[in-house]
Amino acid sequence: MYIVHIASECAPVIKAGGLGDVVYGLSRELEIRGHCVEIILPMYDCMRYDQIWGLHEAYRDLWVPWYGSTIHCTVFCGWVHGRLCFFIQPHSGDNFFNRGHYYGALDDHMRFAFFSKAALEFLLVSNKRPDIIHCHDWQTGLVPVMLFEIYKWHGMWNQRVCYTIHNFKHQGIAGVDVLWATGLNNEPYYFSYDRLRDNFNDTAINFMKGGIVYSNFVNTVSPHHAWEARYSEVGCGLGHTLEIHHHKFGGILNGIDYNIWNPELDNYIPYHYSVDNFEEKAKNKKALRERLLLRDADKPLVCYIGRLDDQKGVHLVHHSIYYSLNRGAQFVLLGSPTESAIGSWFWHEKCHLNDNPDCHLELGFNEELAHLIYAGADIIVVPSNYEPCGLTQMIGLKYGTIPIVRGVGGLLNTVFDYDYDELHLPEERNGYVFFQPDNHALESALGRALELWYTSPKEFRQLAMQGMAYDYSWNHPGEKYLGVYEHIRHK
Ligand SMILES: Nc1ncnc2c1ncn2[C@@H]1O[C@H](COP(=O)(O)OP(=O)(O)O[C@H]2O[C@H](CO)[C@@H](O)[C@H](O)[C@H]2O)[C@@H](O)[C@H]1O
Repeated sequence: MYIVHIASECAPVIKAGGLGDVVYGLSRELEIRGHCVEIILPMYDCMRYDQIWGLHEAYRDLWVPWYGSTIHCTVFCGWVHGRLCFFIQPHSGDNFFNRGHYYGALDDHMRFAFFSKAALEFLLVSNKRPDIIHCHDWQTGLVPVMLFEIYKWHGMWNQRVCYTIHNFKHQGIAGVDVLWATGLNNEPYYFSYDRLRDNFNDTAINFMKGGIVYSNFVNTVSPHHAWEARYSEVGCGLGHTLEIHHHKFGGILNGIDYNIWNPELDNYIPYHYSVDNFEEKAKNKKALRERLLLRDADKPLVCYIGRLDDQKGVHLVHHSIYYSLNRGAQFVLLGSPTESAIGSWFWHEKCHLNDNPDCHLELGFNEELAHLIYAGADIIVVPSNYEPCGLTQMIGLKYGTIPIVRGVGGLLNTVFDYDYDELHLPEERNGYVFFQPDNHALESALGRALELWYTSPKEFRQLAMQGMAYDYSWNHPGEKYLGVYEHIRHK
């Protein structure tokens, strides 16, 4: 099959969070299985150019229709760790992708509507006719709308779209001017409730809703979150739309790329290890302490890695720092704040804890340090308010770092409580789960993990190794996506 991903991220060249990991990891898996995969991305000024090999001009004069006129673009092409990627660079005063950041501009809806249009225009004029176009999140929600309303009539008859929602919180809410910009000129037709009109804001269109309505298959990234999105508030107002389109909606659990996230191969960690030489993990803990100037003592080390966003349960992340320190443990946080208020809060905490030899807060994005923390920590906390899938608990498991998670979304599908899980045998359990979003609940789970570390180190080690035995690679999810592609291809 010929598959084209259209996305706003692909790790490691463009990565703000888990979306980048998924686009890269799934593409690699599909290629290993013999399919032809290409990835279309925006050409951001701030992406990691050092991660692209053989970058060259692939299509010089791409003229993209925009507001009844056109914007001139150049398409570049290069390999990102073996994946063939096309980067769209517009030349216009809007400077859509020259902002020094990936997201967070006031005109994000215009930037990504343009990107979606340009990606389709590129496929059209370069005569690329993939069997499957796979789109991700709100940024590319308009791709299936424009494909089936415009590009289909220009010869793209046979393309089918799989649309993956990684986060319902950001949906791409915009004014109707986007319709005029993108050539979806029939406003009364598109601005109706069964197409793009937002379910709750009746003056706005919703990109993600468009993606759901028009795609041939829609999924989110775990079975439990697919259920939550339909039946609870985490669908963020799209539950009814999902209900209407339930026949083409499902949940497919993410994988992680064991070529990148693997303590046996990881180039960013000083000591490689597996279940066969698990004692080497302790050397990474020492290296992490040295790197962050933490005291070298006989203490458990708890970590958090992720965006610092309301989604991630920041109040519980904050509480887990102080709870761990009070219980005699060390704590390392690597977090990228997504809002200035959260950023200021954690900067304040960082200054406050600056001289504490048992704690280090690192604010910002640091891929290399993330690998060392996964390898060096004993416990990772993921106390999310909601979590479509969650990759950090799966990476933690692979590195023998026991996850403490809140029982929501994909966390519930991947972590099984050591003491209380009734669906798994004791030797199949791999972490600790709590349910209520409060300090007491977090303490009940983190407290049990720390207790095990202090009182039964052998059992703790055994639990960590049980986690390492899980297969959360792209093998199963890859098979599932291929099943979906085959299914929609013949419709
Ligand atoms: N400051 C930092 N420095 C270095 N690395 C950092 C970092 N912050 C995060 N990362 C890395 O980014 C990834 C984050 O994975 P998450 O599952 O938490 O994704 P996120 O919530 O962004 O994405 C959404 O999409 C993914 C993919 O579908 C879903 O798993 C998830 O539930 C959904 O919210 C991990 O690889 C992590 O190591």
